[in-house]
Amino acid sequence: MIVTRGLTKRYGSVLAVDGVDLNVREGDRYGFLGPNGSGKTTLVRMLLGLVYATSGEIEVLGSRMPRRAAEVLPQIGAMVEGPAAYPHLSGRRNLSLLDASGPGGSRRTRRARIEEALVQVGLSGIDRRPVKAYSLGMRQRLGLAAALLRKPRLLILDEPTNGLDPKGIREIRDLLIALNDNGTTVFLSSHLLSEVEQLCTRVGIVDRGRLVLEEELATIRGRTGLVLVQSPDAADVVPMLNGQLVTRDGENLLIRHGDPAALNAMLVEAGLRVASITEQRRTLEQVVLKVTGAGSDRVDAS
Ligand SMILES: Nc1ncnc2c1ncn2[C@@H]1O[C@H](COP(=O)(O)OP(=O)(O)OP(=O)(O)O)[C@@H](O)[C@H]1O
Repeated sequence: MIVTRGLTKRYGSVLAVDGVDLNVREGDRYGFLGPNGSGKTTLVRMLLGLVYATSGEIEVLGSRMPRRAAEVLPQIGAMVEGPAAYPHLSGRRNLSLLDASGPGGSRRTRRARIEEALVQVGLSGIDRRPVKAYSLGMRQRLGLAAALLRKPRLLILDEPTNGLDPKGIREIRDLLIALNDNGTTVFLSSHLLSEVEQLCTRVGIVDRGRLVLEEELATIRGRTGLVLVQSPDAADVVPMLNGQLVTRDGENLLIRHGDPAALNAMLVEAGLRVASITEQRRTLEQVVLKVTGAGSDRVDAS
């Protein structure tokens, strides 16, 4: 759906995007994750033909960008940082103008499509107030509605939950999952680990312009080989562990073991009570911290 090869963008001496090979597949919910200033917005803008690459290639929906922008852009829905709207016009009027300005949106179905998009993003009740009176979260929802107007095959969203409260973030996440279930590929950039971890199926991690990891989330969150057991009989459990105990904190035992079910069966068979048993998986945070350096917005004394 999105393929880049050696994609590079230089602003003077700043290498904003550095030789990125991205591969977003059909059906992915792809999280493009990186600290502030790591080049996410620049890359998203290049995908959409809003910024020209210094070098490298981009294919979106199988066509070269920006050369085939006229053919590609009507098939995708996009929202880049700070969605633009005419501030003195209402949300509906903005969507109507936007719809009228692009190809492919029939005038006959315009009103119905606008209403559907507004319902999807939770703005169906908006009145005639101008967009300048909207909260940041409402603007963000309006931007998303604009991206959804043409029922796109691919959604490209730059920090889509910026300015939303936790409930709003949850609503947008549920919406993106529902759209994806119906066949829309979702690519979003974010600096929020939790957002990506809860929404995405695949993750690309960018650090100082370079793609340092691209992987299925399920693989990233792989097993650690550790099992956390909580047992009121912890003292009696310890001698049974053949040195596999890593740490003990009261009733909580961290045990090196590859098979939690077998461990559980062994303890229960020995008459020891197991209050809970959990296989430890790597968190996305652990992986990100391992593959990225200090954020570029850090300013340390040298
Ligand atoms: N138009 C520009 N002119 C010069 N430098 C730029 C320009 N746009 C971005 N940069 C620089 O390129 C680097 C990457 O910026 P970019 O906005 O793409 O990062 P980002 O990951 O989207 O960050 P954020 O999450 O803060 O938006 C930064 O060092 C930034 O200062």
